[in-house]
Amino acid sequence: MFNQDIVNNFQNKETPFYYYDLELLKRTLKACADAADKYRFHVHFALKANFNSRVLQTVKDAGLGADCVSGGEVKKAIESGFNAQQVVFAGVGKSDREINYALDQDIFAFNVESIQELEVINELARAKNKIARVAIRINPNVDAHTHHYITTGLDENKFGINSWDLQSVADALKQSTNLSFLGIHFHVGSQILDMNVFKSLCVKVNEMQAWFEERGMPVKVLNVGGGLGVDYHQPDTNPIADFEAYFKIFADFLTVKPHQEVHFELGRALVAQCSSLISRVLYMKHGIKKNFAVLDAGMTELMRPALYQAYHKIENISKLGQPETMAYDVVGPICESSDCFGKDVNLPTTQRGDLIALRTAGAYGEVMASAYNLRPDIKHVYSED
Ligand SMILES: Cc1ncc(COP(=O)(O)O)c(C=O)c1O
Ligand SMILES: N[C@@H](CCCC[NH3+])C(=O)O
Repeated sequence: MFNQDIVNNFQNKETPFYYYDLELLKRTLKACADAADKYRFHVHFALKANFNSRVLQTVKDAGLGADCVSGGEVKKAIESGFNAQQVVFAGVGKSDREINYALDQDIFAFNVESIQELEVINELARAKNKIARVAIRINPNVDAHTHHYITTGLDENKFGINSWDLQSVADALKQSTNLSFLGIHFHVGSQILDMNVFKSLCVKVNEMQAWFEERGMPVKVLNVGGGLGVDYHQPDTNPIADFEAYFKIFADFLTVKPHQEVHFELGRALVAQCSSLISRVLYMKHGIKKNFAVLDAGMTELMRPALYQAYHKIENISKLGQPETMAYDVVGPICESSDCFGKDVNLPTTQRGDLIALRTAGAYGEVMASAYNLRPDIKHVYSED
């Protein structure tokens, strides 16, 4: 929520930059921890959503683990002070170098996505005379009812091992001298707001854990992934996701035995609302059909609208409290027509030099930035500074 003091503080800053409200981040982390602790659930933060150093520091200080999807993320997590015993590593294409690095760090678990990968981890662990802990990522064929680009748990998706291959996986695990089977891992997609999706996931997890246990393979960890969505339309009314309702679904529908731990990998729900991309209006272009507000930020700083037609609330924070008078297409400076943050966005009368906030940009914002058009590095402003 922007007020005049915050905006005044932005006046002499070079734009564009990501503004981080670290106080909101802390409140969000606390809300998540309070809700998860009730059921003794363990939450890992999905670094892919945001690996800004100050954000990671805050997340680490709140006691969360780290969910990584590359060797680079594993390294960043370890260097940021996350305990290796709380680091998990997923991804369909882990390279030998990445696996070796994670083995050297003695991370908690590899979330394995194919039989081929299982064999490679076993070999590399044997060469180091180590035992790698593995969880099997299963493709549960549960529809997340979200954008098809961020749906991950359907038979046609590349992620995880399909149920018909599980017998081969169980056989391979039994024959692998340097692997220790820890449990099962799932992740069905992102920006999920329909809690029934998680209910369907619980049913699958219960089926799958029974399958392994019937074959004499105890499942110690049930990792149900992440995916909880946030309110992109009303960031001020709903700044914190409904963690209570989310964890309650798993508490109600997941069968958890005394020897088991339940792990989560939340990204978006923890960090999306704590950041906005702040940019300045460079030019106002008035056409016959359209009025354009051309910003100094573009798809290179926030790619989600161009890539997924994602909605981010757009506010003219130089005109706080003023009535909306006109519809503008809010666009960036990049040489692509998809470099558009919103069409026909109602705003107060907007001028060159006005500050524009693109809200709910803390997840998959800064991390997906690119240098296309030789854009400068992303800058930051933190609420605590
Ligand atoms: C395996 C895995 N875990 C966790 C996440 C984090 O998802 P989200 O940011 O939706 O919570 C993702 C991304 O979708 C993922 O692919
Ligand atoms: N990058 C996506 C989410 C992908 C999640 C990663 N599996 C987004 O901006 O919504």
